[in-house]
Amino acid sequence: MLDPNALTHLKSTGEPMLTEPMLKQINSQIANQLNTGVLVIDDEFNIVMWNRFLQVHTDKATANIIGQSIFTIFPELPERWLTRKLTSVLQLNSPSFCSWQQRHHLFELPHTRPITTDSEFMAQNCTFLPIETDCAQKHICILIEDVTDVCHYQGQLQKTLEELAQMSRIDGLTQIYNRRHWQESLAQEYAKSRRHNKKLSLIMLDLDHFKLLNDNYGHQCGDMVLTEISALVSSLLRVEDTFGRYGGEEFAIILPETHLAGAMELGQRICTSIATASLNYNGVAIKVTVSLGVAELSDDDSRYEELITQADLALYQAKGQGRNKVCSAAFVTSFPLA
Ligand SMILES: Nc1nc2c(ncn2[C@@H]2O[C@H](COP(=O)(O)OP(=O)(O)OP(=O)(O)O)[C@@H](O)[C@H]2O)c(=O)[nH]1
Repeated sequence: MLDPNALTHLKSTGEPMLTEPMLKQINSQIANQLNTGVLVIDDEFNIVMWNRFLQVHTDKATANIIGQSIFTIFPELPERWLTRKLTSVLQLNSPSFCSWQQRHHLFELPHTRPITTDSEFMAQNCTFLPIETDCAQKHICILIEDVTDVCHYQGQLQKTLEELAQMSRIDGLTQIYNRRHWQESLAQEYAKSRRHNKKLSLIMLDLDHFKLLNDNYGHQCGDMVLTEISALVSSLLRVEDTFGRYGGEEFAIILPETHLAGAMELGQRICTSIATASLNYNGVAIKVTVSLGVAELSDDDSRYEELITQADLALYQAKGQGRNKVCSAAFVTSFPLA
């Protein structure tokens, strides 16, 4: 420690305020109090000094590391990448930086946070500073900042944002896509199919006499049916297909790279699977059927909405023909007048 009396004496005699050894003492004390790793290496990447932070976190004795290559003491360092980085710091005589987002850590230092993190090592921001000294050799000071907390909370935030984004796409009852997301997907698939000249088909699906079911068994039973039917239809689709809840008891399926015959075949499979499914509500067997309208994008359609209209027309026809049926837009030209 500096003796305050010595300082007063120095002031009164007009001598320089602090001598070199005093400055060295101050610098060394500051470095050792820092909650940041300080590592100084020469231009051959041999360690010249480090601070207490690194001594504590590596559990190595200072005497054993001075004069050793940084790559010997820290064999985990990416040697080629770091050599290039350090060389450019020396050549350009300008600082460089490596954030935890680029590389979670350079030095394998255990973190000491009482939180669960994905890595057993401390997340780090590393700064590489060229150091001017009187001696001919150049030096680099590497500052290693512990950013484990930042990394952890950023990860949590990212996860929450992704969950929120997913929730905003999902229908709360049936857990399939909601109408907004489904329609956005259709707009994208429409653009893709036009660009790559690929087929695109659509199925609109509506539960038959659903009002009666609600009236007879109650809304909770209706909700259960919507959920079960959604799961059943999902199980019949390919991963590329997009299934969404279009309205109350109306659903819609986008079928990329699928022609009308293929979509009709799938529609028939869905219709039969639902009609033969055994649903059960509080011990009561529930029978449900659906009507389906199928349409394929034609060269004349200039907007994806026209495909919805075509599938809706076909669905209307399936309802008109007695329900529990699949109809194709190919044979429907317009809505019948009421
Ligand atoms: N339980 C439940 N019912 C719903 C939900 N959304 C819409 N509905 C009901 O679905 C019924 C739809 O009735 P309609 O449009 O007359 O159709 P429908 O009775 O199925 O008759 P068709 O379509 O002609 O076969 C209405 O009673 C709505 O209240 C929901 O989330 N849960």
